[in-house]
Amino acid sequence: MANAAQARQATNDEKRGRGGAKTVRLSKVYGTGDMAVRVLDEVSVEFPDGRFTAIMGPSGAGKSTLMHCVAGLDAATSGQVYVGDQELGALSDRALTRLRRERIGFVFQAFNLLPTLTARDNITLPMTLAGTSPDREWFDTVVRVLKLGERLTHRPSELSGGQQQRVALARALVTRPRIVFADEPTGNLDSRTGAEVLTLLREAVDDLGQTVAMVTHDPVAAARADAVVFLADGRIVDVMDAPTPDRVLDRMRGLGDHS
Ligand SMILES: Nc1ncnc2c1ncn2[C@@H]1O[C@H](COP(=O)(O)OP(=O)(O)OP(=O)(O)O)[C@@H](O)[C@H]1O
Repeated sequence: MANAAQARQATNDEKRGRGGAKTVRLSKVYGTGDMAVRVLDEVSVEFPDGRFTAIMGPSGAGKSTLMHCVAGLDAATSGQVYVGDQELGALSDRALTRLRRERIGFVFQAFNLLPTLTARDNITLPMTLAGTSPDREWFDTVVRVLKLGERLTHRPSELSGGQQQRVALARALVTRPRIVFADEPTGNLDSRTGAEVLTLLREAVDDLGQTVAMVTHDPVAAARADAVVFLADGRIVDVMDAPTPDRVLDRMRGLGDHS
């Protein structure tokens, strides 16, 4: 068993290169002078390779800001962000754009699919934009795992919400990113479809070796992750391994969140 797991990990490492992401004393300040707001305060956190990490915390804690900084969508005020072994602050704008396109996958609450494109063309869009084409075998694997084989010629309007979300996830996975960021991916979905999306993220980690970081308000969703990072007032206040919905809920209540 150990050997099979090691072999799978080795194959995944080879496919992706060692991945994951981390921050070192990352701070983010919006505004200047009297108007300055320190939204992230020396946050050091790791999103380990091949693991599923949830980010939780009260509204305004800085979850989205953290995710945007780690994904290279927003610049740090101080401190470092690493995706794999690449420090984002050391990159030119052009190199950062390339890293985002090739090394990072995004799943947003709104699926952000292009209505005029088929599912297949939506999935391969990041590669079309980069002027590359998907690895055929990997594309087929992602489509099989996400059960999209029958839907590839459909346009988004011809797909259910859950199917659209699966296309968005396939698009995030097809470039074999170092890390996939999901910002409340179940927020707009009914509970059955939401559960399906969480299962897909879990399978992406377990079966494809993907690294995933997900912001959520839902303790049940967070409990599907390997670990939960709790953020409050711009600081990491706890990291919980092997979370359960009850433990996550208790911890959130301890942070003054009664939602
Ligand atoms: N561009 C900005 N300019 C100024 N303040 C900002 C900006 N973006 C976010 N903030 C502030 O930073 C704080 C953290 O916001 P952020 O969206 O990261 O929190 P969050 O934990 O994701 O919250 P929620 O759970 O409500 O989505 C908030 O007080 C917000 O008002």
